[in-house]
Amino acid sequence: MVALKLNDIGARYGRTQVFEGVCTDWLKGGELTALIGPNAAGKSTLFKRIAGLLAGPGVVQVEDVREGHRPICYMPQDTGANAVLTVYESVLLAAKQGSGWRVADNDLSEIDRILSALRITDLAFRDLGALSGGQRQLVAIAQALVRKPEVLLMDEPTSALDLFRQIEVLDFMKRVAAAENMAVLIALHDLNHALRYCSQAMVIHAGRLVASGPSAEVITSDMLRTIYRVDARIEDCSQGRPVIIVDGCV
Ligand SMILES: Nc1ncnc2c1ncn2[C@@H]1O[C@H](COP(=O)(O)OP(=O)(O)OP(=O)(O)O)[C@@H](O)[C@H]1O
Repeated sequence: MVALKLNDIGARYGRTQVFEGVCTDWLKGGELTALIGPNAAGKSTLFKRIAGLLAGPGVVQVEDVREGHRPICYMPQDTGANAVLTVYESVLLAAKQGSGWRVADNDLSEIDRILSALRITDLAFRDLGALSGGQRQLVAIAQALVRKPEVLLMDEPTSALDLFRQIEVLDFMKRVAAAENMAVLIALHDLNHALRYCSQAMVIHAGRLVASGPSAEVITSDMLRTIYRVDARIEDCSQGRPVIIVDGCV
């Protein structure tokens, strides 16, 4: 099973240090890990550093990558599309990128399967540029999944989705991670989603990874107060799940 470990990694833009000294234990495939932190904390930058899109100190280790799979795929926050492609062409392009351009039957059936699982088959022959923000976000998820990554970094993948789609996508990603033994890191602002769908959470703040571990141990009223400057209680709902109830700003 794939495993990812961050060893003392850092990143900067020019002279501005975004974070440094980020270390983790082995993050295993099969589960969702939430990457949380306030605006501008460095979540996207950490993803770019892990994906190798930004250079910096430290080492990103990925072990046990299976043949035919990509080690790491980064799904950016901004899914704006300028390309003049249909949805189907864009997903096919993502599937074939870096692996030769011969298209086999199973490439096409895999695309059909993923579009159907995300319930966007009806968009297949629409132009990317003519989609809504939420539709583009669903296509970006399809483009990421068709690449068969072992480690998938999803930057706020549900930010443009309605509530039904948010839940559907996070449920789906949880099942995909378990079925494919994929390690999925998801940057999230909705901390109730992080509590509900992600078994692990990592908090980035003021240039450091300040906490990591089981979500229910990381997302506490203390953390919400000190990092998010919000007064909140975490209580079990009638179904026994922990839920954040916000009382106000600190
Ligand atoms: N290309 C860039 N050049 C210079 N500074 C950048 C660049 N991209 C991001 N930054 C800065 O790096 C810091 C971290 O940004 P980043 O996008 O990683 O934060 P984030 O946690 O993903 O934020 P948000 O929750 O608002 O999306 C911010 O101060 C931001 O202004």
